[in-house]
Amino acid sequence: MPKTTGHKNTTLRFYTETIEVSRLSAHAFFEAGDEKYKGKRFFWENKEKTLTLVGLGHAHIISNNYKENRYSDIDTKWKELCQSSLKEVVDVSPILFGGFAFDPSNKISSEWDTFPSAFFTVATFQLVIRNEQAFVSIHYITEEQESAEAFEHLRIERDTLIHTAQVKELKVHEKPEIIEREDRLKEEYLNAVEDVTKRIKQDEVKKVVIGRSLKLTFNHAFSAATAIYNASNEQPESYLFGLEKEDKMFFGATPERLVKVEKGQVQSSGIAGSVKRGKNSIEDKQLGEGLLVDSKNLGEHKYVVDMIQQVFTKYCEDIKLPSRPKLMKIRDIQHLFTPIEGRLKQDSSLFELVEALHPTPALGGEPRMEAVKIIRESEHMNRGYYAAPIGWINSEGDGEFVVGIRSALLENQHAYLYAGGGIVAESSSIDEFEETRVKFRPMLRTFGGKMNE
Ligand SMILES: C=C(O[C@H]1C=CC=C(C(=O)O)[C@@H]1O)C(=O)O
Ligand SMILES: [Mg+2]
Repeated sequence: MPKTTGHKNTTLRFYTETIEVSRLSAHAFFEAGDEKYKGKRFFWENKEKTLTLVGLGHAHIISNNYKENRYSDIDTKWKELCQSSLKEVVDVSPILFGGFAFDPSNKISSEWDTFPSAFFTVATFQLVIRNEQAFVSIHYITEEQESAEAFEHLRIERDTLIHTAQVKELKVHEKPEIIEREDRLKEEYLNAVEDVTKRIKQDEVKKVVIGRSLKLTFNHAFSAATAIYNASNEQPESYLFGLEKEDKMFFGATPERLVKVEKGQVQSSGIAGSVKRGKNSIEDKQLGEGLLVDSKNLGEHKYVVDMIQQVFTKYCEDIKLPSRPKLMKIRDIQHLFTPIEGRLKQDSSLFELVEALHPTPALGGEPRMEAVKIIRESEHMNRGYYAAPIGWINSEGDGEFVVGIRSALLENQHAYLYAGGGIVAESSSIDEFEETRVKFRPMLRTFGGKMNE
């Protein structure tokens, strides 16, 4: 009888077995899944580089296409799956990883047609690297009474994946060449910014984030593992996420935490207001100091912080935040940044906070529903999972979600990149267009594109 832990609920039986392994590369483990688990993988690395998650294979999928209650549906089904709390000796919880569509009411057909309103998976083989320790778990979820043979087969597969990851070098894929670059809907973007600025001046709305998209075509398929590896090297100071579904992978290097819950501690980040990095340290300092006193960007930022603080008042206590933003300097851009923290109120949960926060005015606008409606009407695109919550939750209800910006949807030899910016009364369409060009850089670097086209 294998040493497994049965999380048993009325219909499904959730068997897990965890072993500690000597250090192995998360990128190599992700790539080890290329052959058998392509299209069924996830990748996560937090900003502090203290937690890395890789999932290979789908032991279970929890998804829905709801407009309402899409968060509580995922939460309820996850809790059902983790019903019993019997834990392994090494105490590594099963992880549910996935994301939400930015706007389930946006019905524009696009590259996102195969992604539902909410898509989460439990991996068959789950790697967790926490600080310096690495653990690999097998998850086997079945309605049948557990069969020892099935588990033995999974053990053998697990050991093969670990061996491949530990001894085979990362494949050096020949870097595909960008053969076409399309600025999609550029005119529609510029018109939308003009239109929104007008509506703001007519007091119809206070702020709206307007986005746009680039489409890259390569001379041959770009490997998902290479894309994540490149993004990790190009953007060391950001979160890294990757979520595969069939022949597509949504991935990115985002600076923006939506919400983290860990042992009752809740953290969020207000990030809005941007300026490019300087060409040298003197110019960089001047640009950053200018941002800290710029009324347009401070106004853009304040909508975000005020909204997050309002949500925290409902779900948290002991709320703490600084009285003014500081600078967050990352590779291509610098932002106004305000950390917000608190303690989770009794009976509140991570998914409730994700639902209440999404979209913050950094990704939607103010007031929220009016802004989302204007985005739906005037962007003429489907954001899919761009700018929406993506992240993980464990069986204790701890977890972390970021917003999927500085991101792309990779589909073999095509990549769809997304970038947007907060439009306020003082916005100019040319400046905002330039700001999106800077925000495309992390993904352009990842794909080896030229920065200044
Ligand atoms: C919507 C995006 O950025 C948001 C996050 C940080 C700064 C922003 C800004 O200054 O406009 C945006 O609110 C994006 O990167 O696509
Ligand atoms: Mg901005």
